[in-house]
Amino acid sequence: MAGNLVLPLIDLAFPDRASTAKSIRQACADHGFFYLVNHGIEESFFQQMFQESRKFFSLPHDEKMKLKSKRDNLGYNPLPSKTLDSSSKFIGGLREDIYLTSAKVKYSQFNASQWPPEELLPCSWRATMESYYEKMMAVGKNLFSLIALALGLDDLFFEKIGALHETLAYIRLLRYPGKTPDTSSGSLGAPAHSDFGMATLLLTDGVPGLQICMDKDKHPQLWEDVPHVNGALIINVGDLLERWTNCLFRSTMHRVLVTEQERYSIAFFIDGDPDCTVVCLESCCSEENPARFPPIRGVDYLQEHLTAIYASGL
Ligand SMILES: O=C(O)CCC(=O)C(=O)O
Ligand SMILES: [Fe+2]
Repeated sequence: MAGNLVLPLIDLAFPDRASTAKSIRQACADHGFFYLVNHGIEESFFQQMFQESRKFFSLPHDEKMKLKSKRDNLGYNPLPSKTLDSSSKFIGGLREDIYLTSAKVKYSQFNASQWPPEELLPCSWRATMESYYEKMMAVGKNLFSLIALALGLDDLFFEKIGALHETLAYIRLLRYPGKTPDTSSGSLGAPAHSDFGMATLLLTDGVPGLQICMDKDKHPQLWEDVPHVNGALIINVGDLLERWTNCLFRSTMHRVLVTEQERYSIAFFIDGDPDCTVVCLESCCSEENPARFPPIRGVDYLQEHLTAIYASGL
């Protein structure tokens, strides 16, 4: 079942930061999802990213498989093989993807990107990805300064405590091939999940498919389509930010349906600094509303989740 969803839209060009912060607080508490416009990234650069993404996914299967994600590094995750799952559903989703990160990320266990060799894609391909990484980090830092204000904190709070200092962030290029004659009913492009990091900045190509479920405990679950807004990034709160805020901000479950057409999207995950301890913010707990989660070191939390991603390509 899909309802009609109107998500909040946050305009970064609006000069009154206090009022923007207030709107972000409302959006994160109500939906955990919102659109971000006037974020400073040119539409032409987004189009270039989609072109580069197409180039990658158009490479021969064998070449992409040389970059396959392994137990200890990030990389390419192929489309599920038909023979692998003859039952009704592909566990990992009907899509292929590649995770990339910046060499600047500290700790070698977290920065192990596998770049396509230059004979296949020119060095400008990698440069475009690195430039996207830098631009998205800049948007992310601006966003987190507003999130800090939204939580009644100094706007540099997350920078000062080191949560964004040498933060771990990932680009994930995604391709959903769309319906094929042998797509099983019940298959999903991306299974229902919440993102485990602090926040995700998502770019989609306009082909529908993304849905959110505001109340995962309700039966039957209500899945609502997230309409496309040209030029906007879709921002969603991740589990770590939900944890910092003692569930004031919601890490909302979402999924992608198998689409009629081929669909491309690009997710940018901001996962926090491995050295930073995630502990309930003072402004989000009280005697009547005590902290729901114990403090956790970023490295322990991230290691657990990344190991699962490395191992299974989730
Ligand atoms: O492709 C999309 O629109 C969503 C992707 C997503 O949810 C994810 O990569 O975590
Ligand atoms: Fe997600």
